Amino acid sequence: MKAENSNIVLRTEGLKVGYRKKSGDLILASGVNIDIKSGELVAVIGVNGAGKSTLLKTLSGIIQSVDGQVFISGNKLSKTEPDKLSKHISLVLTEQMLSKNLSVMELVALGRQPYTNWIGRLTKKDLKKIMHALQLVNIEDIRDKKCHELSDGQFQKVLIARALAQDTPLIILDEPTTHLDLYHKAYVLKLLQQLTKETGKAILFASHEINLALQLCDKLLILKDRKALFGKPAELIETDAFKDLFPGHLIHFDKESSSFKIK
Ligand SMILES: Nc1ncnc2c1ncn2[C@@H]1O[C@H](COP(=O)(O)OP(=O)(O)OP(=O)(O)O)[C@@H](O)[C@H]1O
Repeated sequence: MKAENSNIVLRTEGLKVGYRKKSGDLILASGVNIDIKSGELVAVIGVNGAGKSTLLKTLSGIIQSVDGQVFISGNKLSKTEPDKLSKHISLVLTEQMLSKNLSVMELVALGRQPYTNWIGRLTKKDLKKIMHALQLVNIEDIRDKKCHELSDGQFQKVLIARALAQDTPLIILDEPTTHLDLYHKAYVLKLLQQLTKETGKAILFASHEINLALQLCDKLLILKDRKALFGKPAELIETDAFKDLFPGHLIHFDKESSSFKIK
């Protein structure tokens, strides 16, 4: 790999995302060509059903692409063993079945699974990583609480801490701000932005918070009309990428304020 590309943690080439079906393939996005570097915060946006979750699952190897390639830190995703992959990508999915009976500390410790031995014994290094993750998201004070005692906002921070404890170059989150109020939506996305800059990790997340993403992200991936538009917020605004994202009779994109407005 060329030296100038050595900090690319995720790259796709002609990726086609969707579901193969006997009755005919469902193609959600074609020609997805993206590259995400260390320290970048990137949001995937698009209307309900555009394929955001499907894309994230494809990028993390949960489902197969219909066509094209995904490269994780320069290695083909299709050729990467699951145990190696878990040292490159941490995933925070909305439908994850996690026991809320665990304490905060126990749940964050699950992030160390790719590194622990078969009985899951934590070493000093694991404990250090766990404590550091708790510190980074500022939840040391609730470390002994049970997860079912937490608010949605606190629980989201715990999931982010678990991903940080996994200590991978790339973190992928599906809708990390669902169920949060406006303050906590902004808080969590700002936290993700800070984490990319402090830790050098790349963070990719799907979100409906387009106005916030426009202010906080280094790059955006817009899924629209089965195509993928990728670039810096200013570039995408300049090329009118947001123009027809929603039916125009109700919402329009105001270029001057770089935000969506209700008509
Ligand atoms: N396992 C599956 N098999 C076939 N089709 C699926 C499957 N999962 C999702 N779909 C379809 O793929 C399309 C995109 O779904 P997806 O969940 O990726 O969209 P999304 O952009 O994340 O939506 P939302 O914003 O509502 O969460 C939808 O039409 C959905 O019905």
